[in-house]
Amino acid sequence: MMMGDSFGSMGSSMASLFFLWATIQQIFPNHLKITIKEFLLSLFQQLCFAQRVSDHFTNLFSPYVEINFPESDKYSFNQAFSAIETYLESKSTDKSKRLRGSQVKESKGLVLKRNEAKVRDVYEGVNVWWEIVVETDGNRYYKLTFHNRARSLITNSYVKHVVQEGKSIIVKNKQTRLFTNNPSSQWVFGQNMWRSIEFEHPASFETLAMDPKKKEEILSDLIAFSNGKEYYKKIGKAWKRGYLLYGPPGTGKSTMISAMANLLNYNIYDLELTAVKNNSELKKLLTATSSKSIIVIEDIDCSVEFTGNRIKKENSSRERYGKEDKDENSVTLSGLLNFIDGIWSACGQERIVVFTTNHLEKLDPALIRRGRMDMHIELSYCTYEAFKILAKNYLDLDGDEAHPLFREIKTLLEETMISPADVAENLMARNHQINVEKSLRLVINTLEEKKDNQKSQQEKKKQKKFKMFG
Ligand SMILES: Nc1ncnc2c1ncn2[C@@H]1O[C@H](COP(=O)(O)OP(=O)(O)OP(=O)(O)O)[C@@H](O)[C@H]1O
Repeated sequence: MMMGDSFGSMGSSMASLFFLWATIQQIFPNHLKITIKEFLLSLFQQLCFAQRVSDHFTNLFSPYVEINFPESDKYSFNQAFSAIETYLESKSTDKSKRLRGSQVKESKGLVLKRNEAKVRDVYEGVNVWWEIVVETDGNRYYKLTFHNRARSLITNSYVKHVVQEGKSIIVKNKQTRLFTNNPSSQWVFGQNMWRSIEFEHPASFETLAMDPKKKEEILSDLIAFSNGKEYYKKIGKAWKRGYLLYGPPGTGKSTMISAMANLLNYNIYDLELTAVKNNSELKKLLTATSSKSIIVIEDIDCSVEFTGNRIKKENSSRERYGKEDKDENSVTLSGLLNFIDGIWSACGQERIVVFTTNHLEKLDPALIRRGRMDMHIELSYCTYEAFKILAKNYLDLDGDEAHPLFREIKTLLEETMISPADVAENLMARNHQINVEKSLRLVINTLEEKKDNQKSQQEKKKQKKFKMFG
């Protein structure tokens, strides 16, 4: 019998005894009350003893074994509980009569889940029974019952299987969220630092237009990172990785971050540095982020603190206010570096840090040195390889020979600098009832226009030089 059941029946025996005692107090004279009280006490002790003996014998002779998985341990939430819950909910719903509908991801539609208190499961031909038990104080636990014969199979392998399955379903169904930081004036007792919305960006590595080899390299790096728990533990380093995305506007930096989040099912924390007053606020914000997340600082060059100009500014500011004063009123490079590879990086596991910039040359070398930003990824102007991916995305045209105009476009792309965003915009015109031919012609026109512009700019530069030396 379960502990909860024992307490239940013991509780009702006690309630009866108390009721009896209250009645006796009203009816019997004082001298008799003491004798009756002693009698009731000894009766109660015998009852408890009998209960324990009965429990013992039930357990001794029952061929069934029970394991309890409480929802929370003394101080923390028991993660096995939610994994078991998810696993049981996911078991085939065909035979279940009670179902619960819930929305997981917009794209994944409505999910029907089993919603029953007792569930039978079969593992390698062995029957097991799960039951959710709610105690009188509201605490819940899952009770797993199985035959003693299967004890080693269930304890060594089945339980592990259930928890692993449950966890992987949780990861798969996790709704990715996009967080943005609130200014500290809106924080309430360490809460409300971040606001979030559901992240529904459809970008994927498949639709990302870039050199396929480079794409493959990034993909395998990300996958190795997300599977790297043991590796990072072994080498004694915090489980984090930094990516620096650089390139001209419209080349896909933000799109790549979305593709990363969708690939790994990580949340995105879009850190707006202008809303952060100083290093201490930065530290609070970063320690409030969860693991399995991508922390993004876009256009990092736009903050003078992290550029080469920092040194100039630091000197003049030191002259005027003194260093401490400055640190209190701004986020400094050292504050950020502290987070990236200092003690704060160890506060959270499995995090990716991404910086984006349009001007790599402006950044302070300390910020982007290898080891801090592990991978420097250049997103460049549209190449022919990238164009083919866009043509497949937008026009369903696949391969070099997909359309006779491809050859012309290839030549123009080799001579012209155009962002994938500009090419995509022309191809998108197809959505507005323009046919494939016209859409490709739009690309060609834009490319020719760009080419002419570039030519005339080069001419102007040449003339300037000529005047200087002439
Ligand atoms: N490499 C790419 N692959 C697919 N689509 C792209 C790519 N680059 C740009 N795009 C398209 O152009 C739009 C703008 O691109 P995105 O915002 O990712 O560029 P960015 O490099 O972050 O620009 P910025 O530096 O101005 O922030 C995207 O919504 C996407 O549709």
